Amino acid sequence: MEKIISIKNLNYTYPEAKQEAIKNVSLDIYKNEWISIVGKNGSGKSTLTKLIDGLIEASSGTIEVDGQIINEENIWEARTKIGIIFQNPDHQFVGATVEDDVAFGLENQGMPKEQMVKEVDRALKLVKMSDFKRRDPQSLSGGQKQRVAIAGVLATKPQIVIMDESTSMLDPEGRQTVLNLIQDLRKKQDLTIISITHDISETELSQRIVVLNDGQIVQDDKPVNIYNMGTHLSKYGLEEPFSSELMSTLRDSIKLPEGYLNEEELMEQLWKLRLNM
Ligand SMILES: Nc1ncnc2c1ncn2[C@@H]1O[C@H](COP(=O)(O)OP(=O)(O)OP(=O)(O)O)[C@@H](O)[C@H]1O
Repeated sequence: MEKIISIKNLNYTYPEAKQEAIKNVSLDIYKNEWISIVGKNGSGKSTLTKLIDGLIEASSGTIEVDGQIINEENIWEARTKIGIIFQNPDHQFVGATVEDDVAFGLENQGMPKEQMVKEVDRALKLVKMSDFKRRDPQSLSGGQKQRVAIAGVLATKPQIVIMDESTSMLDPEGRQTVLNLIQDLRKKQDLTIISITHDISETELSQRIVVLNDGQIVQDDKPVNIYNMGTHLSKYGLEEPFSSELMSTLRDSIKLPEGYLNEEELMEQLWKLRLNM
């Protein structure tokens, strides 16, 4: 597996703060991987994201993005490889129409108009929002707004997409649509996804979960192994997903497949068992 981000012995202390917000963090992230970074409030998730995106500079340690250690000279180039989708879709809109909005990042790059129109159409198609291109972004649902925000990010062709609590303000349906879309894009567009969340249920589609606590990495494992920590997750301010909890209870009396099933998959499995009874 090829590394896209390699973090070594990273430390960060905010000016005038007494404690380090990030303490000796080392982490490799691989191309085309979906990694979730979880932890309670204040555990250091946002600080780590800002360090990766070069918005703040590490006190010590290094961050390599796509083979280059980030420094003052190459930070802008590194940043073109990273797109961020934030929590509140309303704070991300700048255009009067959906297409203007998606074009914003490209305008900043000084892309010629003709090419820009093509790229905007391509990005809107990827998030299945082409029919909405002339609409006012404010008239859309939360999930649709996030899909437009994702299109804005995809238009600039990043290799890495950071989702910073990007689905926490969405209703369950909007959230699921956005997460499934991200999974689909990861596979088809060869993206690396880093999702930052304090909600463990948002991590189901990821391949690896890193738990941050007090600025340090305390766990780094496959979701099923993290979920199996059960009540021990509470010391990191996290809860086991409902279906994982239900599966451990059900395993005492019925045979379930190995690994983790989300609520929908578990329900399907239970129906199958019932039909075969
Ligand atoms: N601008 C700042 N100045 C000083 N200390 C800060 C600043 N921003 C964050 N911190 C501190 O750094 C630590 C890590 O905070 P950070 O915001 O990275 O955590 P988080 O996991 O993203 O939390 P949340 O889920 O609340 O966003 C906390 O102790 C926090 O109080």
